[in-house]
Amino acid sequence: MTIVLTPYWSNGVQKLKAMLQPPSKPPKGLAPPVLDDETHYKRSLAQLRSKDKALEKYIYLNQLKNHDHHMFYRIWLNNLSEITPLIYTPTVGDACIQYSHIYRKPEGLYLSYKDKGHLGQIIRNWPLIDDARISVVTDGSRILGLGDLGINGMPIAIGKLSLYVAGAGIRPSSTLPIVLDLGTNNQAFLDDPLYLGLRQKRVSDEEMNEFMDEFMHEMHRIFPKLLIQFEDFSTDHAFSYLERFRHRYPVFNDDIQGTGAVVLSGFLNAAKLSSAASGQPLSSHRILFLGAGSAGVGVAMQLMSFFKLQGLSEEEARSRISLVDSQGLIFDTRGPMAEHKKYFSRRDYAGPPLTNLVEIIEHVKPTALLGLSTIKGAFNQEVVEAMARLNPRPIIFPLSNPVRLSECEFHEAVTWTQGKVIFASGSPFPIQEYEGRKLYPGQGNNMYIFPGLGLGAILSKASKVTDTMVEASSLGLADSLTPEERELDMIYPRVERIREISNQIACAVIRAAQKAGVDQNRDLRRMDDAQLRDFVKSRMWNP
Ligand SMILES: O=C([O-])CC(=O)C(=O)O
Ligand SMILES: [Mg+2]
Repeated sequence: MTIVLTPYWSNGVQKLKAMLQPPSKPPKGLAPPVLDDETHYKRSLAQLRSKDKALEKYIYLNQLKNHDHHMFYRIWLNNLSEITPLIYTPTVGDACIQYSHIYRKPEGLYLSYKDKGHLGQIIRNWPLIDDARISVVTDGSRILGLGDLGINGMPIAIGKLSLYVAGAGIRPSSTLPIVLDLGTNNQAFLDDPLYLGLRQKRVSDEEMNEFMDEFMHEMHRIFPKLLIQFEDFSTDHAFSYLERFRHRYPVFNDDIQGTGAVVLSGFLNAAKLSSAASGQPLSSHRILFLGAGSAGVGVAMQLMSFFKLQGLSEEEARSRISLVDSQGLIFDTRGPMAEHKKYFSRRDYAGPPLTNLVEIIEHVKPTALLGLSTIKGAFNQEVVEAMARLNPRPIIFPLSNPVRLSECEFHEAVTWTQGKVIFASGSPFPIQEYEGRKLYPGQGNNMYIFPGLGLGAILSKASKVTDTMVEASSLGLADSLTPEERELDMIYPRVERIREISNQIACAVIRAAQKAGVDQNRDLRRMDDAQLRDFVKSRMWNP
C-alpha cells in the first residue's frame, strides 16, 4: 500500500492566498448561527487576555494572524501598547529562542546554503511574487541581543513585517519574511533534535559572500520592485553587506540605520530638555557609548548628524562621541581594533587603559550615556549617580534588547537620579510615578522608523536608500511630537499614533528621495505637502 501524503505546504499557500481576500460569509450551516464580527472581536480579545504567559499570547496571536488576519490587525491596531510587546520586542525574542519547538506552519521563505547555485529556482516558489514590495531578511546570526539563533531567527523577520502592516499600512500580501540558513554556531541548537535548520557550523565568510551575491542578484531579478531590510546580521556582516549592496539595490540595515535614526530622533528631543536644564548650548553635548557593535557604531554614526545640525565640523562632531567596548575606552594607542571601531577611536587620549565605566564617565564628562552592550545591569547605581553628578538632567538610554538584557531599568534610573533622568530604552518599560509626577520612558526602538522609512521608499519607488532618506526619517520622527507630548517631557510620540507618525516619516523620506534623485515615481514630485500626506494615507491598508 502506498500512502499519499498531502504536501504540508500546499494548504499553507492556498490559505495564504485565501486569507488575503476580505473575510466572506460562509454558506449556511458551515458556521455557528450567531457569529457577528463585533462579538467575535470581543471573544478573540478575551481568549488572548485569558492567557498568562507572554509566549502563549504570542502563539495565540500568530495563529489568529494565520487564519483571520483582519481580526488580528484589528485587535492590534485597537490595542497598540498592549499588543506590540507581544508580537514584537521583547516577546519575539522568546519566540525566536523557542521557534523550533513552537513551530506550527511555514510563514516565509527558508533559503538554505544547500540551495546555493539554484537560489532563483527556490525563490520563485514564493506564491505572491507580483505583490511583494518589502522583505525582511535575516541570517539569524545576532538576534536582538540573544546571539546566534540560526534558522530560529525567522520570527524576527515575521514580527518586523507585521509591524510594517500595523504601523505603516503595508498590504500583508506585499510582505516577504526570509531567513537564510547558513548554519549556526549555537551548539545547544545543533544538539537539539527539534532544531529546524541545517545541522552544521556557519559557513566561511567567503562562502557566505558568494551566497549573498547570488541571493541579492536573484532577488532583484525576480522582484525588481522589492525593498530589502537586512535584520540582525552579526556585526561585521551587517556593515559589510550594507556597503556591498546599498549602491546597487534598494536596501537598508535596520540595526545600523533604523536604530541610528530612532536614537538620533530621541536624542534631538532629549538634548533640548537637557540643555534647557543646564543652560548649556546644544552644541556642547558629549555622548558616551557602552557597546561598539553594529548597533553601537551605527547609532554613533547617525548621531554625527546631531552635531553637524548644530553647525559643528565633522572633526568636531567626531570628538564629541566616545565608545567603550569590552576592553574599556577605545583610543588609538590601545592596540589593534576591529575596522568598524576605528572612526570613533579617540586620538586625544594615550592611556593607560580606562576600563571602569565610572572612571571613564569622570574622564569624558558625557551629557549622555547610551548602552548597546547587551550587558544587563551595566548602568548600575554608581554609574547612573556619576551621570547625575555631572548633569542636572542626564540623558541615559539603555538600548539593549530584549528587556532582560537592558543596561538598567526605568524605575532604577528614576530613583537613582531623583526623577531627573531623560530616559529611552530599546524595550518597553512601565510608566513611573515620582513625587506625584508621571514619568514616561521613551522607547528608542527602530519600530518607530522602519515602517515609515520603508513606506516612503516603496511609494517613491526609490532605487536606493540614501543616508539623506534615513536622516529625513529621523527628523520626521523628532518633529512628530504633539505639544501635549512635549509638555509631558516625552521624547518619542505615543505608539498609538504610529500610523500618523509613519505617514509623516514617509512624506519626509519621499521628499529626501526626490532631492537625491533616486525616486522613480516622479508623479509624487508634483504634489504639495498636503496632497502627498493624503496620497500616503490613501495607500495604507486597513483591516
Ligand atoms: O528588534 C528590535 O526590537 C530592535 C532591533 O532591531 C534589535 O534589537 O536588533
Ligand atoms: Mg534588529
